[in-house]
Amino acid sequence: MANYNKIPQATAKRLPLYYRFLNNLHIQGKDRVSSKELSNAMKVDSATIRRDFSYFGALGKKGYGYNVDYLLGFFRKTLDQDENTPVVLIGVGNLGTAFLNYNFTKNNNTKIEVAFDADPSKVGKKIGNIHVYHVDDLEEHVGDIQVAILTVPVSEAQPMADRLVQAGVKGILNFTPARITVPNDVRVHHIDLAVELQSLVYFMKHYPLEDE
Ligand SMILES: NC(=O)c1ccc[n+]([C@@H]2O[C@H](COP(=O)([O-])OP(=O)(O)OC[C@H]3O[C@@H](n4cnc5c(N)ncnc54)[C@H](O)[C@@H]3O)[C@@H](O)[C@H]2O)c1
Repeated sequence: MANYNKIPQATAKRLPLYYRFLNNLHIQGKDRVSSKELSNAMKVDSATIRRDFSYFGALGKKGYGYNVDYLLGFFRKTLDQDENTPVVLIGVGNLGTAFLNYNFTKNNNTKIEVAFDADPSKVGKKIGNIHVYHVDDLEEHVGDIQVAILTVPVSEAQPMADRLVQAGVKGILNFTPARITVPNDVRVHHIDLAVELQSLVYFMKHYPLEDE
């Protein structure tokens, strides 16, 4: 099996996407897939897919394609799909409530285990079966959870990030527009929906896709 440490970051970033797509193929009962099919479905060019898959130790055969079960086994191991990763959510407003109801259970094992809000009218409630605690009690309930989703107002992003880091969190998925500062050993991924939308519109305008 390929050595995970050697996989370039750009390839590693596509792993969850590959995993989700191949899992769907598996559910449909497909046991093989070509790089062309993958490329069309995932909008990643087939040369990139072939190079990525060679890092995974998967060599496609001409006229056969890739073995779906082999790839799924590899992705499960590297993405720790066999292990549960508990997640904490801070800010049970519009966005946070939607995430609690969705809760990422469809294809993988990351799950929000506990949520916090500052609004007393939300505290004590269960949303999507997840208990909402007061943020004042964060340290008491966060336990050894290392991953956090931040869906608080922008002004609260940095103070909350500081507290999460203090409580032992090592990864933050930040949905607020704030650029938060954290120590070097903490990873932050920003998801800015406005930027994503602008970028989509820009690409539609300047790089129009053609029907094959
Ligand atoms: N709603 C969207 O579509 C959307 C899209 C992209 C980004 N965002 C960003 O995500 C964040 C949340 O957006 P929203 O629409 O859900 O806002 P919201 O106002 O509906 O929810 C924010 C929640 O955070 C709680 N809160 C405030 N201070 C807190 C604290 N210190 N600790 C814990 N909870 C606290 C509030 O009580 C509220 O329930 C914002 O920063 C927003 O800019 C929202």
